[in-house]
Amino acid sequence: MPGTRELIASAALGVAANLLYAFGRHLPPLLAYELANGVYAAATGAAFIGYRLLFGRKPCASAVAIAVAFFTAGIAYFHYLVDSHLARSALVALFQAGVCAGIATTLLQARREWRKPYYTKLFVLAVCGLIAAGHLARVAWLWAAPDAPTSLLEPNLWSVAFLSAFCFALPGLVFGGLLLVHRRIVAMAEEAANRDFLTEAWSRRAFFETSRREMARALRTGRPLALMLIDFDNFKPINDTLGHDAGDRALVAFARRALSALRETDCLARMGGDEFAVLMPETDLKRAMLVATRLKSEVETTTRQDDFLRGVTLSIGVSQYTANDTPEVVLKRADVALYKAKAAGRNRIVCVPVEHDRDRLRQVV
Ligand SMILES: Nc1nc2c(ncn2[C@@H]2O[C@H](COP(=O)(O)OP(=O)(O)OP(=O)(O)O)[C@@H](O)[C@H]2O)c(=O)[nH]1
Repeated sequence: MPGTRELIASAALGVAANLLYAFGRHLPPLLAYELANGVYAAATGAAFIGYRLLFGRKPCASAVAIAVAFFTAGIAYFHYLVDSHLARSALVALFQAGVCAGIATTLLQARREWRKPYYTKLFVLAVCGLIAAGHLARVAWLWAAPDAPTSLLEPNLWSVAFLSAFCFALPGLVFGGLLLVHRRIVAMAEEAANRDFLTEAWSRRAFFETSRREMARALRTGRPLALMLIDFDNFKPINDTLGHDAGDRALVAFARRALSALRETDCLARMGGDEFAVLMPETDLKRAMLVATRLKSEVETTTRQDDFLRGVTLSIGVSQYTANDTPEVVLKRADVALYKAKAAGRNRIVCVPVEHDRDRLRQVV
């Protein structure tokens, strides 16, 4: 997953910087100040790059490297040339607030890509806000109390509060990023389980899930819901004469054409082999027959692009949901219609009227 490496690098750099801070009193000032601050700045910079990559944005790695170099040089300047603890703290605050603003902007720009639940993104935005506010508050405190202790390791309430907050800052950013990575991986796994890998139509599993949802909606709203079951005629000879690969391409071409011919709310699923189902919300039987006729003629009209569909004909069974049907019953009804289409010589559309042998079908499935 893009960005994961950078987020882990950010955590590792954060640990290194904290070790330098912790042992600062026993280290030469160059390591305790410049290196420690530079490494910590690189850590938050890496987190920023991680977030950019995670949301498919340009990583801006050179800009981050230049900013870290300038920041470290600034720390050295306010250490060796003009010794000002307040200026160093202000520089740290500006850098950290800038990085947090960058991460927050990246997240907000990618708002359209947000998937529910939103709590991970809100958590990251909150962490960014707290880090920026914490650093700026510390500068304000140093400004207001010039004789305040310069080291956060001094035992007083403010130092403990700031130190604790800063200790959670970077882990918070990295944790938020890894939560986002985790959600992406779960979403990808869901997508893989719900999509047919060859045609990218929905899978059989997703079809039943969608059917249950749509049937509950149809029952609640009283709106019609139709289903068609589509099967290629004599698909086996395509495989046998042109090869399995040509068969695969015909299936892919069919799914592409069907998806462009159907409404966005229709659910095209591959039920197995050369059989597809289309669930059509807010569609009655009459309208479903029209859709089936249009889809059939569009698929069977050869274009150069979809040469693999040359000579293909389809048999289609159409059925409709009636109150309290299960997906299995509606599917079985469409299957009966499809069987009739095949038995009548293929290359045709057959519908089974509503209320047709529902009780018998219930016993079958
Ligand atoms: N290329 C390819 N072929 C597949 C795939 N899945 C199933 N098939 C083949 O699809 C064919 C399905 O044949 P059937 O539906 O039983 O019969 P048919 O030849 O289409 O004849 P009718 O349906 O009776 O018109 C079989 O030969 C399967 O091997 C696939 O993913 N790719």
